[in-house]
Amino acid sequence: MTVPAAVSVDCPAKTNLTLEVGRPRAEWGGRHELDTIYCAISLTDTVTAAAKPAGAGFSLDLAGEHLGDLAASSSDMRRNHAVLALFAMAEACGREPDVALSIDKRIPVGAGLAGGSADAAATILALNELWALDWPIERLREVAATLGADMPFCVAGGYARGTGYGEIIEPIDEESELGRALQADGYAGEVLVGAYGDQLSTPEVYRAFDAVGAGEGERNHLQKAAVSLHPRSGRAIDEALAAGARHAFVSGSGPSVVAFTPTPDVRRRVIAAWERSGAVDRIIAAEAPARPRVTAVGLPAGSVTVAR
Ligand SMILES: C[C@](O)(CO)[C@H](O)COP(=O)(O)OP(=O)(O)OC[C@H]1O[C@@H](n2ccc(N)nc2=O)[C@H](O)[C@@H]1O
Ligand SMILES: Nc1ncnc2c1ncn2[C@@H]1O[C@H](COP(=O)(O)OP(=O)(O)OP(=O)(O)O)[C@@H](O)[C@H]1O
Repeated sequence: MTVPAAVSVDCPAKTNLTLEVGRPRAEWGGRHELDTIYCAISLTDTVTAAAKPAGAGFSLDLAGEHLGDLAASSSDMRRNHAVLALFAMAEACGREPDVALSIDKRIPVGAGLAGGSADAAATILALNELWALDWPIERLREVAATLGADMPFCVAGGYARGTGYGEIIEPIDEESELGRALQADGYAGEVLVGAYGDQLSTPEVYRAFDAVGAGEGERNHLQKAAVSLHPRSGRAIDEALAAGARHAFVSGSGPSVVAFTPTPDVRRRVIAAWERSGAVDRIIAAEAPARPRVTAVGLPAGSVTVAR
């Protein structure tokens, strides 16, 4: 197997079509029991991993117009989720982390879109190729699960059910009965993401959930907590639904809002409503579902493989 000089991975953001939150578990470090349907959307970060000389150590370059708190000079590179994934993979396969990582960031930070988890999953997929490990998805998910609740899902994307604290993943094939039901229920095709300059801290939203509980009839049990901390998200949801969106909800722990728009006319109406009211700071168009895309660089053209 030819070893590529570098590997690039476009990794999708994550949203939750349902998010049932149970009680916190001490044995999980206080994380809550979850039963969720994850859906990856085609808003991606690109992570490129390139080999460095033995003993050179790792490096991280970060590019993007909306880096949130990652842009702060005080942001510790060693705590970046992509670097944590590099260290975890090096540990798991007994190699040194002599790798140059570069991240082209488009997923808003601290948005409820698992941007950090997507970068970690992309790094895991890239190293699987760069180091010619050829480990199966299940093995890659085991490494991801040691890093964060959302990461195992991000390794393969698509639709999946998550249980435990979110790390136990049962993929949902788009052709399966549940996959078809999700698509028939409008959870496929064009989505609009209402993004904000603000971030919400996931632990803070879970703490708020412990205080206020889930909203009546809301499929995302964290939505009421997220809206209590970031009211603009609630207005954006109401406006998207009034404009004809099939579904509109806070994405995960928020603050970003995801709206499924079934027709171009509804899409135009939601954009017009959000632009008129200023309920969101940025609008990003994407499609659902989506999967990571792995490209080995420095190999003959056409070496693209899609993670399954
Ligand atoms: C909100 C979701 O995005 C829904 O998919 C995830 O549950 C959050 O996943 P994540 O950001 O990867 O979460 P982690 O990095 O594992 O945990 C961050 C913090 O979120 C809270 N947390 C996370 C997951 C979970 N099932 N229960 C929790 O209470 C805990 O305070 C935890 O310390
Ligand atoms: N590569 C990364 N991309 C984004 N955030 C990162 C990254 N590495 C570390 N972080 C930190 O993780 C925190 C959460 O970022 P992230 O974008 O993953 O939040 P999120 O989308 O709300 O996550 P989730 O939906 O999983 O709760 C931020 O404060 C950020 O500083």
